[in-house]
Amino acid sequence: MTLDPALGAEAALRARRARAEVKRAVHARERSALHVAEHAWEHPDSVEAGLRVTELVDAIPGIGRHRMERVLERLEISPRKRVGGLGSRQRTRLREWLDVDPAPARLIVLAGPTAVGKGTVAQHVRDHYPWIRHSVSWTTRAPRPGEIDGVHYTFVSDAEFDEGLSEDAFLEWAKVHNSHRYGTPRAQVQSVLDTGDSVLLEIDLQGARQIRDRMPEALLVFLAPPSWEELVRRLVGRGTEDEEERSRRLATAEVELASQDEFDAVVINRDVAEAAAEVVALIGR
Ligand SMILES: Nc1ncnc2c1ncn2[C@@H]1O[C@H](COP(=O)(O)OP(=O)(O)OP(=O)(O)O)[C@@H](O)[C@H]1O
Ligand SMILES: Nc1nc2c(ncn2[C@@H]2O[C@H](COP(=O)(O)O)[C@@H](O)[C@H]2O)c(=O)[nH]1
Repeated sequence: MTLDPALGAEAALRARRARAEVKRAVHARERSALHVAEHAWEHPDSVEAGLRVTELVDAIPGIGRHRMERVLERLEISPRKRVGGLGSRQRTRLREWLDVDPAPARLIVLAGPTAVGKGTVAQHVRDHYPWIRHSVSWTTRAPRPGEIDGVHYTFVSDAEFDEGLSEDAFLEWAKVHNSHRYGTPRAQVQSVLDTGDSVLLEIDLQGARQIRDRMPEALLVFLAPPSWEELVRRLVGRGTEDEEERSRRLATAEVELASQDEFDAVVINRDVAEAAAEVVALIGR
């Protein structure tokens, strides 16, 4: 007997629509992903069993693509697998993971005194934990050698920063070290959080306080130096500021070091990789 290809195509279309409906229901929280998985395992011929694991996990609200990939890697499940085709150990691991409410996307603030290593630690997070996204701040200061517009900062004029302020474009902003203005673009951060990925902001104490007041659910991390002497050594060793600017920054640093209690956690930056790992562990995803 030969199958009518038109009938085969119709059945495939019906199955795709049915799978799309299951994904919609999970995304709308009408069905839990765990319920869908259990149904798939009880009914091997069901629509649920035909869902790819990626489709199921991706449908969970706020999960984000990066996190989904990471979770499947940790559960040792190939992204090509269908829910109904998982082995018993994979089912157990997926069931256990789905049974725990997945952590929501978070806004993480990394603050601390000048030259403590915020930029260095943030760069290490960028290089080694790519699922954590970063915000590109606006600044009115001039680029340093090697800094790229749109990558390290969005470099703007005073007039452009004023325009941003008048449009309420900043989640927070501050005049740092009494010289230039810096601000976190609100729309950029919100759009990343909406995809389900966490965002790390590397900002000063004034900005951290604004975030704490406006978004109490944010995680505030204070990066501290191993000692005052080491902080001065790092600032001098970096060689990017003249003597006058260094004194100004160290005066701010004294005030900032006294603010550690306002933060959710303090991480001491002795070693860059260890400090970055500690920050990521605090995020918990
Ligand atoms: N754990 C560490 N051990 C030794 N040196 C470090 C460590 N972390 C950072 N540094 C060095 O300290 C200097 C200052 O680091 P960085 O520029 O990242 O500080 P920052 O906190 O971002 O400063 P600012 O707030 O002034 O922009 C750099 O030369 C960097 O290489
Ligand atoms: N409040 C904010 N502070 C910010 C922001 N982006 C950076 N910063 C902080 O400014 C100082 C100086 O930075 P530098 O690159 O000129 O050395 C440093 O402490 C940064 O953390 C921001 O958007 N808001």
